[in-house]
Amino acid sequence: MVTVLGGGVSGLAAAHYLLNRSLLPGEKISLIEATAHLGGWMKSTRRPNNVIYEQGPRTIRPKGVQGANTLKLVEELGLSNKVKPIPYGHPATMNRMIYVDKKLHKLPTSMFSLFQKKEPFDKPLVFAALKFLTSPKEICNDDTMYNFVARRFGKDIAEYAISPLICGICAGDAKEISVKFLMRKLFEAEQSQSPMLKEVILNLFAKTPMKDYESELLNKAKEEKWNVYSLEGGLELLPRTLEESLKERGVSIHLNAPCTSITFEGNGVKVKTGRSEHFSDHLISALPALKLAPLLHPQHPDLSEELYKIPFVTVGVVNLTFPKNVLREEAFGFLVPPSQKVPILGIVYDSCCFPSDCDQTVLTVMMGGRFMDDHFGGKLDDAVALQTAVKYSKEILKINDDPCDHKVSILRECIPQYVVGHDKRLQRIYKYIKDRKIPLTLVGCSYEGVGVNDAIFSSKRGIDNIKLKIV
Ligand SMILES: Cc1cc2nc3c(=O)[nH]c(=O)nc-3n(C[C@H](O)[C@H](O)[C@H](O)COP(=O)(O)OP(=O)(O)OC[C@H]3O[C@@H](n4cnc5c(N)ncnc54)[C@H](O)[C@@H]3O)c2cc1C
Ligand SMILES: C=Cc1c2[nH]c(c1C)Cc1[nH]c(c(CCC(=O)O)c1C)Cc1[nH]c(c(C)c1CCC(=O)O)Cc1[nH]c(c(C)c1C=C)C2
Repeated sequence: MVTVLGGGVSGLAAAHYLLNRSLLPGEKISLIEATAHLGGWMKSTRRPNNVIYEQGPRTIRPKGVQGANTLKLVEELGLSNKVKPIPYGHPATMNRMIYVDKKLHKLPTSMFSLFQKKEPFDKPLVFAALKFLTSPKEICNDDTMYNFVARRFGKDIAEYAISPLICGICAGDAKEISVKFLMRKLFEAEQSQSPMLKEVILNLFAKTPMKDYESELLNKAKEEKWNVYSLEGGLELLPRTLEESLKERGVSIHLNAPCTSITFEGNGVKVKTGRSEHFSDHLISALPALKLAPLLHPQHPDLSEELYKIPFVTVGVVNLTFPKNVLREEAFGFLVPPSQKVPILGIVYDSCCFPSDCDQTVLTVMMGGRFMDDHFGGKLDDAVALQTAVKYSKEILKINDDPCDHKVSILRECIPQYVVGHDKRLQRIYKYIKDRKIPLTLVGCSYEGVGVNDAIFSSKRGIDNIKLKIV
């Protein structure tokens, strides 16, 4: 028997991979979810006029092993014809902007633009590349994204490119997030003894073997040069289809069943919810680290402490519809560097990414994250979020109309922050579990990547590494 804790996309994917490896028949897998809804943060709502609001993730990248793995899952679930790709060259892939000094600026997307001086940067960006290759190294175990980039590329790149990028991926502060979150290879090249240039070139051309992750859909994505994609009706179709498939294959799914205790006993594990008890040989936790921590505390306080130290932030998400086309420029959206002291993190132009039949403008405004206290004193409620979203979208995008529809979601503690020291913490966590032979596998977005691809890939790897004696 195996128990999977958490019915977000990583828990659902873990159960799918367990079945695929034929380790167990469906009847021997229990999936336990606290809420009435599977999919975790993946939530898509259809509004009047067929507008789709994404409350959580909206696009997935097909790139890399993780991207290929998700495409393979999408194909296995029979969803290939539901994919809505955005190819390279589409305005939503070319135009990513930042809001600085009360103006929107396009981030460079072509080689040519690297040689031009563009506001708000004080030199053409090619100078940053030269600085990168010639700056002296600083030996350390880890560093913040901001320090590393300021040191090797220049302060304005750290301020206007990296700080907003970190907001646009984890709603975090580049002055706290580990350089290994996005630039592990560059950082390791800096720290190694060999000359920087050689290391960088070797790293750029190093390819991860893709043999196990090939699919027709991956070939199509390559041929058609997809940059990102969604699914018809929104990304929630992925967890919905996983749910149906798992039910068909016999997995017992327990909804409204928050896990209240975990006890490892003998060679197995006992999981209690308010209503039931589940005994199994192995436990897969697809819970956010902060939710798993208290459950492990009674038996494993040190492990629990390490898990608690992975911080999470809350994000306010406001979906807005304006009755006509009110955008002056097509783009993916824009991000706001924290230095601008504007109380939003950024706005996604959903109706540019995925146009609908009617001439409406759909936007998603995000706010809070690591900067929640600075702007909202920790008191962001629906009314404040809506008011902030309407005020700043109208002001920045120079919109005169009022929105004709909206939805507000305050996503409490939704994104983990991989702060300096995160990778050492992970090593200690994995070692603790391995040394004590605890029948526990950790999957989900708390550990080795915060995106949908990473969450699903963590489940694939976690299940590949389980050695179950029982069938
Ligand atoms: C605003 C926002 C925008 C995002 N945008 C993107 C994007 O564009 N692209 C992208 O790739 N990624 C994006 N992400 C990240 C993506 O949403 C996550 O990577 C992914 O949803 C994580 O899934 P998960 O299963 O690991 O965790 P979760 O979705 O957090 O699932 C965990 C599950 O565990 C359940 N649970 C909690 N406690 C218990 C308990 N005690 N007992 C039982 N069950 C419990 C929860 O109810 C939940 O269903 C975004 C995230 C947010 C918040
Ligand atoms: C402003 C807040 C946020 C926006 N999106 C997210 C937050 C917190 C969350 C998020 N966005 C992406 C990922 C996945 C990363 C991955 O590993 O694939 C997550 C967790 C995708 C993404 N969105 C933007 C970028 C640059 C990326 C990275 C990958 C890619 O190139 O697609 C840009 C962006 N995000 C937001 C806005 C307003 C924005 C604007 C340009 C919202």
